[in-house]
Formats: sequence, structure tokens, C-alpha cells
Amino acid sequence: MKVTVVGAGNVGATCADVLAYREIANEVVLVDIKEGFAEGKALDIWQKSPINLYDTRTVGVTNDYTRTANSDVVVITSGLPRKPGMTRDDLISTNAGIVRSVTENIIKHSPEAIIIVVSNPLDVMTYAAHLTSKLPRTKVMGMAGILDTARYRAFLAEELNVSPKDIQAVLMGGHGDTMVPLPRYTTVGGIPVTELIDPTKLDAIVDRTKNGGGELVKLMGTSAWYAPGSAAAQMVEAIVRDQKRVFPVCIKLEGEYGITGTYLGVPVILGKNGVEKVIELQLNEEEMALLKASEKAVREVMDVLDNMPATA
Ligand SMILES: NC(=O)C1=CN([C@@H]2O[C@H](COP(=O)(O)OP(=O)(O)OC[C@H]3O[C@@H](n4cnc5c(N)ncnc54)[C@H](O)[C@@H]3O)[C@@H](O)[C@H]2O)C=CC1
Ligand SMILES: O=C([O-])CC(=O)C(=O)O
Repeated sequence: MKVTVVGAGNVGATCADVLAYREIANEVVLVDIKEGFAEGKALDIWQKSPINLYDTRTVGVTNDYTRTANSDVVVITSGLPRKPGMTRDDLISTNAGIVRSVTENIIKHSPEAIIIVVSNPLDVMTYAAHLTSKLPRTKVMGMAGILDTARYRAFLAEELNVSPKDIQAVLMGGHGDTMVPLPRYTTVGGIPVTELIDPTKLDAIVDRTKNGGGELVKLMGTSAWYAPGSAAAQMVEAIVRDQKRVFPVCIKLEGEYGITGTYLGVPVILGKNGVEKVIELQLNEEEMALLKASEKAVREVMDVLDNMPATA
């Protein structure tokens, strides 16, 4: 299996590293626009192989898409990360142009690839990549839900003093402050979380999850990469190993949850064909209202993209 990761920065290089040391792909091609940057990162990862014992070949290129030809999966991480004081939506004008041009190049050389978008604003960049690629919706998806759910699970594990492995959760909606964690669908070793934690503490954890990206931007001056890069690699693994994993993934909705045409995080089954099924939960009135509010927020940013010049 061949996987290309576009953007050899913090998230892209982390993702490539996880793909390599976990031998998720035989070959990982890293692409960046900065001369020599991807070559250096790929060489560094390859030089780690005798230490961490893996065979995955890592190759870096500067903007040379011929080297990405016939990739099975492509992860797009190219674009600006936000700085303190910015929202993810503030990145749209720069990142839309980057995601569009990268997608064009990818499709030219790997017309059958499955695309995983990571660049922000996530839901709308998934929309941009989908429009440009003209692939079926099942093959163009965004990574955010695994990350947001992981943050939620990590905070709960800390609060309850239990293993994060035993916390199962699902989270829906856009990758922003309107994301919708679902405590009703959160369990700890099979026990509903609501039986183990008082409601005020749970509310505080939900709030911290919603602002999880911003918390890290404030601490580091740029956004996170270890968890995001690993989350994208986990999606690649589900696809290349045809694992049929159930993950929250951003995809264009076509009637599910009564929503059509908006790109939102929903639980799906992920396997060799990409998104193999969108799972429709029986949301209650309150949960559905939160999902609709999240849809509205994503729609507004999709409208901004629709009104941007094609060259932007
Ligand atoms: N979906 C999610 O949950 C998350 C999304 N992100 C987003 O991922 C993106 C990348 O973040 P970082 O890796 O931290 O940024 P970074 O600045 O470390 O890396 C971005 C890389 O993209 C490269 N690049 C820019 N234009 C390019 C082009 N046309 N072709 C190829 N490479 C190009 C840059 O040279 C740079 O090396 C940001 O937009 C960030 O907001 C970050 C974390 C989580
Ligand atoms: O916060 C950001 O800008 C990056 C991101 O999407 C996240 O870490 O959730």
C-alpha cells in the first residue's frame, strides 16, 4: 500500500511517522512546498527504522507529484495552522487555495485515491477537496472526530482515574466550538458515563473538549500535532487494512439526520472503500438541536468558500 501525506509540517510529519513505525503502509511519500523540507523529514523517519524496527519506505519530495502516483490513500495536511487569537475559520482564505491546488495535483496522479483532509477549517476544506476532486463522497473525508473524541476520552479518563482505553464515545458535528459531544453515547467499560460522574463535571469536560484545540494553541503558539497526526494515521489504517472501524468522520451528508449538502462529522464505518456506511443515531430533541446549530455554523463558512474566486 502506498500513502501520500501532503504537508511535511507538524501534523503531516507526525502522521507519516506513525504510518511508518506502525507499518501501516509499505511506502509513504511526504510532499511539501518548502524546498528540501519533506526530503529531510522523510530521511529522518527512515533513519529511525533500524531503531524502531520497521520496513516502511519513506520518501520526501518538493512539490513533485509524479512521485505520488498511484497512491491508495492521500492525507492533506498542507496549510497554515492558527495562532493564538485566531479561529480556524480565519484560515480559509489561505488554506482554500492550497487545498484546491494540492487536490488537483493529487487527482492527476492518483485518480483512484481515497482522500483524508486535515487542513482547517476542516469541514469546509473537506468540501473544497471534494468539489475539486469530483470523487464520490465516500472517498473524500475529513479528520476531526477521532481527535475531538480522543480529547474527550482523555479528559474523562483523567477525571475518573481509569484507562483511556476503556472509554468509548462518539461526537458529531463540525470541528469547531459547535461540535456535539454525546454523553448519552459515552461509556466506561460498558457503564454509561452519566452513572460515574456528576453532571457539572461532565459539562465542564464537554466544554473543555469543544475548546480543546484552542487550549493547545494558547499553550504552544501553534496548533496540536501528536494527536491529530495519529488520528489521521488511524483513519488510513482502517482503510488500508479494511478494518471496518466505527469512527466519527467528516463527510458530505445526503439526507442523513435530515441534512443535505453540508459536511459534518458523523459516525461511519471506515474500510477499504472509504466511508462504507453512515450510521444514523436516534438523536433526541436536544442533541438534534445542537447538531442543527453546528450545521448552520459550517454552512456559513461553506458559503464563504462558495463566494471566493476560484483562484483564491
Ligand atoms: N483537522 C484537525 O483536527 C486538525 C487540523 N490541523 C490543521 O492542519 C494544518 C497543518 O497544521 P501543521 O502541520 O501544524 O502546520 P505546519 O505549518 O507545521 O505545516 C504545514 C505545512 O504545509 C506546507 N504547505 C503549505 N502550502 C503547501 C502546498 N501548496 N503544498 C504542499 N505543502 C504545503 C508548509 O510548507 C508546511 O510545512 C493546519 O491547517 C491546521 O489548522 C491541525 C491540527 C488538527
Ligand atoms: O485548533 C486548531 O487550530 C487545530 C485543530 O483543529 C485542533 O487541534 O483541534
